[in-house]
Amino acid sequence: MILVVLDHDGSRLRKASLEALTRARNLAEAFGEGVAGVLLAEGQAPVEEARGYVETLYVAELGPYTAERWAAGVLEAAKAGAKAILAPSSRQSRAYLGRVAYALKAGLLEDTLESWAEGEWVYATRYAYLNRVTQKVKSAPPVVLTVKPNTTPLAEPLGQVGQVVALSIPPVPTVEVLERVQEEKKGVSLTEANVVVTGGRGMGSPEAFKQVEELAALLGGAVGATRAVVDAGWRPYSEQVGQTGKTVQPSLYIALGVSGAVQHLAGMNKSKYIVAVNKDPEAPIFKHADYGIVGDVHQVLPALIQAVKRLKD
Ligand SMILES: Cc1cc2nc3c(=O)[nH]c(=O)nc-3n(C[C@H](O)[C@H](O)[C@H](O)COP(=O)(O)OP(=O)(O)OC[C@H]3O[C@@H](n4cnc5c(N)ncnc54)[C@H](O)[C@@H]3O)c2cc1C
Repeated sequence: MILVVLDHDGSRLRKASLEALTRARNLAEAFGEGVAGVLLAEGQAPVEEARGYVETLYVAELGPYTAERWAAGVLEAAKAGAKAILAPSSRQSRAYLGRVAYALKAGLLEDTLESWAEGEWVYATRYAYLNRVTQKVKSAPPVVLTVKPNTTPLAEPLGQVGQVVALSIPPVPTVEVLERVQEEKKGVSLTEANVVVTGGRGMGSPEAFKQVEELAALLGGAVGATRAVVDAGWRPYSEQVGQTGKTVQPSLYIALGVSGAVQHLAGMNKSKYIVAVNKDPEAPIFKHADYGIVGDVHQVLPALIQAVKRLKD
């Protein structure tokens, strides 16, 4: 069996889960195995949607998240004999899958860009050494592997529904959650957004990002930033796009005052349409843009905002 941990928000599977499913199906085909899913739930979970993608769906109601509980849920589902366990890369999966790999004496391939089977081995590529090099690695099953979001095509439903198996997980008494204060969510998530509006150093100041936020909100998208901007403290790291930030794959990527360094391109060059605004006609970003505007972002951005407002009225 190839087991996929299906990440969700309580009502829908996250896009990254559909990427992990595609990777799982590729391994399952190579190894002649079936694909099972596991939903780890604090309450509601999208059982009906999830069973459309797998032959067997394990569901574990676990209460408030702790890495220990989530690891116990995955280990229970893996008892049927998992050759590989896949999950979307996230802070949470980083915390609980290390425990799973240790318990199973399995290889741990984290944040992989690609993965495939050759003979009895599972191969993957991933960034290493603070993302300065790309590594090709291999591990014999059992393997625990996480999938970097926006690296893989999304799986389609199977056209039939899988069997649902409810797991009962004994209490894990190590860590108890006493209180939880959740960060207020603003707009759509960067990795799932269909439109991303990114500001670079060319925006000139943190204040100028008000207009980046305005354009993103008008287009129903998310705000991105380059590393130069994050390092300057203008925007949070959670918005960084690129090799050491997030990988995004929206339909529309608008780059404002972004030079187009290779490390930035690594996180956004799979976007369907790239629009770049830069005052330097020689800026490398224009080589990758479908539409380019040579101009001062402080003049072009307000004009773009007005144009979108007019279209929406
Ligand atoms: C190991 C490593 C990992 C890295 N990871 C990342 C990463 O994940 N993400 C990332 O983004 N970078 C990353 N970098 C940094 C990367 O190399 C670049 O330094 C960075 O992307 C540059 O950001 P920028 O385009 O905002 O700034 P700059 O390169 O300074 O470009 C600013 C651009 O704005 C234009 N401009 C200036 N004023 C205006 C104006 N008024 N109107 C219009 N245009 C204007 C300029 O012509 C210029 O092209 C990494 C580097 C290393 C070494």
